[in-house]
Amino acid sequence: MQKVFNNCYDLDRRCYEKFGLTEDILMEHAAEGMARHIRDTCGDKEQLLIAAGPGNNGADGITLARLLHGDFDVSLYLPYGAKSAMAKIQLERFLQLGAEPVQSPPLQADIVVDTLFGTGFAKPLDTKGIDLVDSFNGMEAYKIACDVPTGIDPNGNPNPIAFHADTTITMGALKKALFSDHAKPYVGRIEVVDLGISRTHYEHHTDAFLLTQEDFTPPLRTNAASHKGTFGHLCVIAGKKRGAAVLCGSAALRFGAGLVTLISDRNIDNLPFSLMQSGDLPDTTSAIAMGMGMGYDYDPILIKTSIVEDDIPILMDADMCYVPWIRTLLEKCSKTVVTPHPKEFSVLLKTLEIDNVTVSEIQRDRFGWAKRFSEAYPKTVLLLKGANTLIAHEGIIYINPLGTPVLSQAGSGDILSGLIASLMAQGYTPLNAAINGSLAHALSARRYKGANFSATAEDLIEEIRWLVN
Ligand SMILES: NC(=O)C1=CN([C@@H]2O[C@H](COP(=O)(O)OP(=O)(O)OC[C@H]3O[C@@H](n4cnc5c(N)ncnc54)[C@H](OP(=O)(O)O)[C@@H]3O)[C@@H](O)[C@H]2O)[C@@H](O)CC1
Ligand SMILES: [K+]
Repeated sequence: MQKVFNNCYDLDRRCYEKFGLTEDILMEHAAEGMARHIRDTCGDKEQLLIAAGPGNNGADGITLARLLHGDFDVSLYLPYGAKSAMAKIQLERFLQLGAEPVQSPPLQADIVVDTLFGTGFAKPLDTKGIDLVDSFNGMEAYKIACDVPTGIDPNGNPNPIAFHADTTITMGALKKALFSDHAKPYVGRIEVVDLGISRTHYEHHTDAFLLTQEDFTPPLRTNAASHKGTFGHLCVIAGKKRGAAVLCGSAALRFGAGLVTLISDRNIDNLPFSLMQSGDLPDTTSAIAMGMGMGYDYDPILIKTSIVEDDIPILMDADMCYVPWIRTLLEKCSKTVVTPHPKEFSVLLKTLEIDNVTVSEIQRDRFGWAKRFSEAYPKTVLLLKGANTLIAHEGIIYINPLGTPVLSQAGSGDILSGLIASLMAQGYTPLNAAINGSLAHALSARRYKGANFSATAEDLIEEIRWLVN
């Protein structure tokens, strides 16, 4: 897990005060990090265009121009001049080389480094900025963004357009803006550069963490004296669209639940032999999944009562966001996970009378809305689906950036529910179940070898088999 911050201003200040480092030292390391990346990735003498803005993001770029001048064919372009104190100092140092900034950017370059605006990007790009970013995006070059791609605002939204980076080299620590759904197509690969001290010392308290593959803890079976009851009994409520419950149950079984029963008041035909069915909740139930294909008018009164009385761990997806009695379950049960996509989340916020917001308002501030929900329902784990899935619990947000377009597929959400509920049935805490289910989902998609448009829900369930190989 890596820490993620709103921005690094407080961390930079702490560096000056606690470690006696100066802005100049930090900036030299920031630029040296970019120079190292360029020397390691690109050949000598290549044409390098550095577009530098008026503030300290631009100052990083001017510093980079000094570091690489002589080894690369450097064009430093300053469309807004150099305004911050550090930008002026760095420009003075650059001029001491006998070099000059160019008056207009070259039409082509091998490498384009965007150091126009970083964390101080505070208003929409003007026409000059839009045209510039647009022309860089159209160039066939290796594109590097310094700290944050220009145009990405502090909430991670392109305003109104943004630099399309192959690599973002971000300074000191990861920033939330890089992990919004809207920023995902712009940031490319993300690298963090240390600023004169290691991240361990640089980073401080935060409320957000980035999940990595190393965080995945699958339900490996280590007890040789086990039986099927050792690994829990998941019950999936099968409502109107039974296929959704079947996919959920099949994924749960594949991910290690010892027993999976579909609960229905009618017989379900053609059920896979490994899934059981029942009209009532068995006594051995160790977790419940409900909402997938359930319908909005389904009201399993007896099941609701048992869930609350026995405090059974429960995962709620899809249609559960529409039913007012979700509130009772969220308030009375201690182990709950909800897994809405943005539209369902908008409905859920309304159902719970938290707020009335549109899907696009949610997408423009996913971190903010996830945190608001989590503070209103601290016992519940929220998993907000998206290009970068957010998992929120007690005001802390965990980001899963590993999802791919392979997952944009019918049935994918039912599988995710099955993976999480499977782990809940096996005794994982709701938070660990959400984290590991979400990682398993993304890692299965990454394992899939077919064309990225071709995976079916069954293909994804198949990939779960190989997750630890
Ligand atoms: N502090 C440190 O120790 C370290 C800092 N580091 C680096 O500093 C960066 C942050 O620097 P920063 O705070 O100067 O902000 P930055 O992104 O350069 O923008 C501010 C300037 O842009 C202007 N401006 C803003 N939006 C605009 C727009 N739409 N259109 C036009 N103008 C616009 C704004 O003008 P103003 O709004 O003030 O009129 C101001 O002049 C950070 O991302 C990292 O790269 C690293 O080197 C590590 C050490
Ligand atoms: K930038």
